[in-house]
Amino acid sequence: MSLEIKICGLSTPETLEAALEAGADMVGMVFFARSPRHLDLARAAGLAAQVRGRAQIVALSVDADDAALAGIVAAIHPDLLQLHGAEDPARIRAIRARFGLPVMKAIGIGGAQDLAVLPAYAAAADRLLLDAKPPKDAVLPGGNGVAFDWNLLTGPNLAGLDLTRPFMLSGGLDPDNVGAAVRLIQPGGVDVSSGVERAPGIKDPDRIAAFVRAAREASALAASGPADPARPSPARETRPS
Ligand SMILES: O=C(O)c1ccccc1N[C@@H]1O[C@H](COP(=O)(O)O)[C@@H](O)[C@H]1O
Repeated sequence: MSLEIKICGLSTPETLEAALEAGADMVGMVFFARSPRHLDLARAAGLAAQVRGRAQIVALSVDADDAALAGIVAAIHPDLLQLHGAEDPARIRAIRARFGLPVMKAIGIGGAQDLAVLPAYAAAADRLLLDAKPPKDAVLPGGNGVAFDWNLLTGPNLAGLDLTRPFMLSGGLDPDNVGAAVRLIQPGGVDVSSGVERAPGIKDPDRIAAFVRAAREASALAASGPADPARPSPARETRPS
C-alpha cells in the first residue's frame, strides 16, 4: 500500500496548485477561526473546485457543531472530515451518520498512556491521525509544528492495540525529518502544515515539493525492508470495513 501524503492548511490557488503538482493525495482546508490558515466558506469553495478529481479534499474542524459542519460540507463537498478537537467516539459516530462522510480523528500523543484510547477511537472513526499534543500555551490544538516521540509508535507500544486501518502521522513533520519518520514507523500516511511554510499560514511551494519527494523516497525504501521487525508492515488498520 502506498504512502498517503496530506498537505494541510492550504489557502491560495498557487500553493494549492503546488501541492497538487507535487503529488499530494490529500489537501486540507482549515475551518477554525483562531488559525492563520482559516478559510471562509466562499474562498474554500473556490479552492475546492480547483482540487476536485485531483486529490482528496479534507475539511479540518475543531469541535464544530452540526450547523457549522453542514455549512462546510455544502460549500466544499469534502471527501473526508478531519476532527481536531475533543470529539469523543459518540460524537464521531453521530457526525458520520449525519453527513455520510468518512471521518479522520486526530489524537494527541504525548506519552505511552495516550495510546490506550486508540482502539475506542479506531472503532468509531474511519481513520486516525496521530498528532503531537499542543504545547501548554498554544492557541491551536494542532498546526503548531511540534513533534512527539515517534518511538512511542514502534513495536512493543503498538503490539497490544487492535488497529485495523492505516493511521496518518503528523506533528512537526518537515522535508528534513519526514523520511526518518516514515522509515521508523511506516505509517499509512503523513500530514504536514507548519513544516512546509515560510511563515505561519504562508505555504512555500518549494518546501511542499521537497516534503512530498522526501516522503515518497523514504516510503519506497521502507517497502524494501521494515525498520521495526516487531511491527507488521507496512501499516496497521484502524477500523473494520
Ligand atoms: O493547521 C492548523 O492551523 C490547525 C488548526 C487547528 C487544528 C489543527 C491544525 N492543523 C493540523 O495539525 C497537524 C500538525 O500540524 P503541523 O504540521 O505540526 O503544523 C496537522 O494534522 C494539521 O492538519
